[in-house]
Amino acid sequence: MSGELLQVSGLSLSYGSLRAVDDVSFTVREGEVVSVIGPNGSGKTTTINLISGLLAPHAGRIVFAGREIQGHKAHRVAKAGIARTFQNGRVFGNLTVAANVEVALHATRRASRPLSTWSDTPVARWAPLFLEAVASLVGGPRRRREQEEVRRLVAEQLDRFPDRLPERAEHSAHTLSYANRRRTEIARALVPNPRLLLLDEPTAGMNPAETDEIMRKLLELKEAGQTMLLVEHKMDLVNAVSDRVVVLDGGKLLVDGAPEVVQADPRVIEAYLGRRRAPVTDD
Ligand SMILES: Nc1ncnc2c1ncn2[C@@H]1O[C@H](COP(=O)(O)OP(=O)(O)OP(=O)(O)O)[C@@H](O)[C@H]1O
Repeated sequence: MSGELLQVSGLSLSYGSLRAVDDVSFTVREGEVVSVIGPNGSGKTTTINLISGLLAPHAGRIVFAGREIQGHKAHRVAKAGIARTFQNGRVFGNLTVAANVEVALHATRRASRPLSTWSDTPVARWAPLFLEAVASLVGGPRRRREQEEVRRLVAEQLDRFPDRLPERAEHSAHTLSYANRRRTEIARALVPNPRLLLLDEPTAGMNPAETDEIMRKLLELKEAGQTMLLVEHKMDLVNAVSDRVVVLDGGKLLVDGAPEVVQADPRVIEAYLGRRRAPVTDD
C-alpha cells in the first residue's frame, strides 16, 4: 500500500478566543481522495488555508512528502507540490483564460525566471524582475523551447473542459461565466502537476448538471492517481469520489472514516442537525 503523503497533527488556529481549528489530526495517503465535511463555520476552509500556506498555524505540524511545511508561505507550499482552488473561484479578471492557467507554471519554470529565488530578499527583489524582462526580450532557444512547452501544458489543461475552455483561451477571464471561472481555476491548479490537489467547494454555486460534470472530472483525476483533499457540502459528490471522509465540528475533528460509516455515525447526524447548538429554551 502507498504511503502517507500528508500528515496533519495537532493543527490549531484561533481568531481571538474562537478556536477555528482545534487540535485537528488526519492523514492523506498517496492516491487517496479525502473529503473534509462539516457544518458551516466548522473550520474546513481554515484547514485548507493552513495546509496551503495562506495561514500559519498557532500549533501543530503539517508534514508533506516527509517534510514539515507548517508556516511556509503559499508560494513555497506550491513549489513543494500542493495546488489549490478557492471557494469563490479566484481568477485574474484582466488576464486571458490561458494566461490565468499559465500563471501557475511560473513557480516551477527555471529558464523564464532563473533568479526567482531572490524574490524573498527585499533589496534584491527588483533586480531579477529587471533581468528577466531583458531575457524575455532577448529570447534564446532554451527560452523558446520552454515557451512552447508552456503553451502545450496550458492547452492540455484547457482540453480537460473541451466544450468550455479551449475556445475561450484568449478571452479575458472577467468575461467568463461563474462555472467557467471555476473550471479555469481547476485547470490552473492542475497545470504544475501537483502531488496534492486541494479543492475548496469546487461545485459551490453550480447547478446539478455542472456539479455532475465536476464530479466526473474528479473521478477521472482519481482514476489517474491524483491525490486530493476536498472540502464539499454536496454529499452525493463526497460519497462518489471519497475514499475517506474527515468530519469537523466547531473546529474539532469529530469522525474520520469511510463515507458510508461516517454518514451513519450518530455524532455526525447530530452535528448536522445542530442539536448541540440549538438554543436552550427550558431546563
Ligand atoms: N478572518 C477571520 N476572522 C475571524 N474569524 C474567522 C475568520 N475566518 C474564519 N473565521 C471563523 O472561523 C470559523 C471557521 O471558519 P471556516 O471558514 O474555516 O469554516 P468552514 O467550515 O469553511 O465554513 P463554510 O462551510 O461556511 O465555508 C468560523 O466561525 C468563522 O466565522
